[in-house]
Amino acid sequence: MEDRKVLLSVKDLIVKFHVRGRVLTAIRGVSLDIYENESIAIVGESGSGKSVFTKTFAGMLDSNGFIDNGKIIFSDEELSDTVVKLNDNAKKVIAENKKKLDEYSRLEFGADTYKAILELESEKRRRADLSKEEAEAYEKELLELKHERTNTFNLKQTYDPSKEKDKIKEAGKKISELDTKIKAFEKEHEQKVKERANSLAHDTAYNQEFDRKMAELKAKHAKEVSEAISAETEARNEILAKEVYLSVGRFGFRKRMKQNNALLDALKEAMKLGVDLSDEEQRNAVFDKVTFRVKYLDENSERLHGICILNLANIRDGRDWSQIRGTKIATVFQDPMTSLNPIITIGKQITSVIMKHQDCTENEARLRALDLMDKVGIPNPEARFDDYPFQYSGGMRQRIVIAIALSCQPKILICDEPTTALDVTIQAQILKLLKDLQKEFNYTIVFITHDLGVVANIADRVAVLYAGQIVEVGTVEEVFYDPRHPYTWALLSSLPQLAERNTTLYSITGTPPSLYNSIVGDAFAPRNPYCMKIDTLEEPPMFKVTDTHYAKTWLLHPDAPKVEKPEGIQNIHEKLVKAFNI
Ligand SMILES: Nc1ncnc2c1ncn2[C@@H]1O[C@H](COP(=O)(O)OP(=O)(O)OP(=O)(O)O)[C@@H](O)[C@H]1O
Repeated sequence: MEDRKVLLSVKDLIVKFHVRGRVLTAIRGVSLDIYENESIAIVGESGSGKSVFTKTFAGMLDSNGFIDNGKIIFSDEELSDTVVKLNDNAKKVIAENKKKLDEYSRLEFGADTYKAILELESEKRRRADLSKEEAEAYEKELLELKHERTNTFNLKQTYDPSKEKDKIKEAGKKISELDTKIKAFEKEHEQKVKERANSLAHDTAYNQEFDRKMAELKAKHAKEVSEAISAETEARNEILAKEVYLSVGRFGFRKRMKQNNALLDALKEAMKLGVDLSDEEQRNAVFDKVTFRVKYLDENSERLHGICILNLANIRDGRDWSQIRGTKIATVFQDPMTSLNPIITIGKQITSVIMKHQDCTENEARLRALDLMDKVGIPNPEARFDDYPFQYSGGMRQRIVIAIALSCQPKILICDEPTTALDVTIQAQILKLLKDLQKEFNYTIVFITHDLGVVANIADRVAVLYAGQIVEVGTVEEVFYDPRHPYTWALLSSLPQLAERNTTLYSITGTPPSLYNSIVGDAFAPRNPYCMKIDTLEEPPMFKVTDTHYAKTWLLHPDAPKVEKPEGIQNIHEKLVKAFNI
């Protein structure tokens, strides 16, 4: 597995949603490498974040969702290979970029002093203002009050005016009390802020000392940044200037120049702060603030050539998504009717997707569509081409959705519970189809399911998600035969296929934590029969079991007591072979 190419690398991903004035954290620091041509299953209970995780890299995050942190690097050669023409205008812009970068580079000599100036200023601001804790406590309490008001108001709307007058009156009274409380609370806060600022303005001794220190630092900085830069820095800037131009090359003239200047500003800021621009990671991060970095590779007299570091977490231009969503990363959802238009014929729906993304005539698209229909197992495609979705069975409709998803030859096919709505026999056929077509189309399957039974049939690897975090990841054999996380134990124990006859089926007690609050310790602790004190205090790291197997549980700490897995999943090898043939 390790020598396979990483196609998608997710690092420290945090995804949040705005929900009626509150923030829900659905993905909490997920890192995962997905390899070319593999089949990986993401499993977990409802609400664990399976769909949000995949939607984030498929460019389908709901509009109230946002990426709060993290990187999603997509290594697709076709998209990444970048060439821009080296005409007179390009040469002129690059030369100007280089000149500016050389000028900014002198700021690197004064970085430490500049940071000291910033620190001095922020210390003064801190004195004049409330502390971070005070400000956070205020925001939190205000939000709680506002939330209580909204809830009371919503509740009031549900009462029947003809029968529940008293309740309406009582709710109305509570709302006006809350309004008064909110106003008073805001006023008190305003007053406190004013007083803090006032007292600093009158602190003469402090202000004199501040001015003295600031003048000293500024003089030192001015001296430092007047030095001449080295030949090495000039050479680095030469490449940087070209990378800036390469990185903005895909935009039209106006946007290109705007982004070119924005990148120069970002680099200037980075130099001021002493960011090490020779370090690849740090250089990527600076470019990421504006646009994808295109790393310089080589050039000839006519063109510059580079490779784009595609960070999907950083897509700001909707047009960039259109080159990826549905084309490079396609999704098959649970209910085929949500993906198909009921009033357009099947043939038209496939050909329109082909024509949208590929340069071909209607006739060519028809031939390709028929071929795809044949490949996904539609008998007699010619005869079914002009049928409407309702004339197809559920399984056949899902085959059509797969055909549409494959029409652009995606690199990644996300299958979001694609067989849950189908009966068991059809389910097995669709899984087999997805596996068989993978050999021909060479895509990577990311399979979302809450059913570990399905995983055994489709995946090479499994990632177990719990409350927005990956708690265990490994090959199917590792996770099934040698599971290490108590949550995986619970999932396996509740598999009906492994249950002994005449025994009650195990079910996980309790519910996952609320994703609105921050979670202290191990998120699974309250439901974990093996919970230790440390689980309630500190979040466990990912412990390595083998090169391919990791689990996020304190039970893997060398000092942890040895515990026995639940009885039902001890020696499950034989049961698994019997149930799933793995
Ligand atoms: N648009 C949204 N706004 C607010 N919260 C959302 C939104 N989309 C998802 N969530 C929340 O994010 C969390 C993860 O949801 P997600 O759909 O990824 O779960 P899942 O593991 O796929 O579960 P299921 O199998 O039920 O779909 C849930 O708490 C869900 O309520």
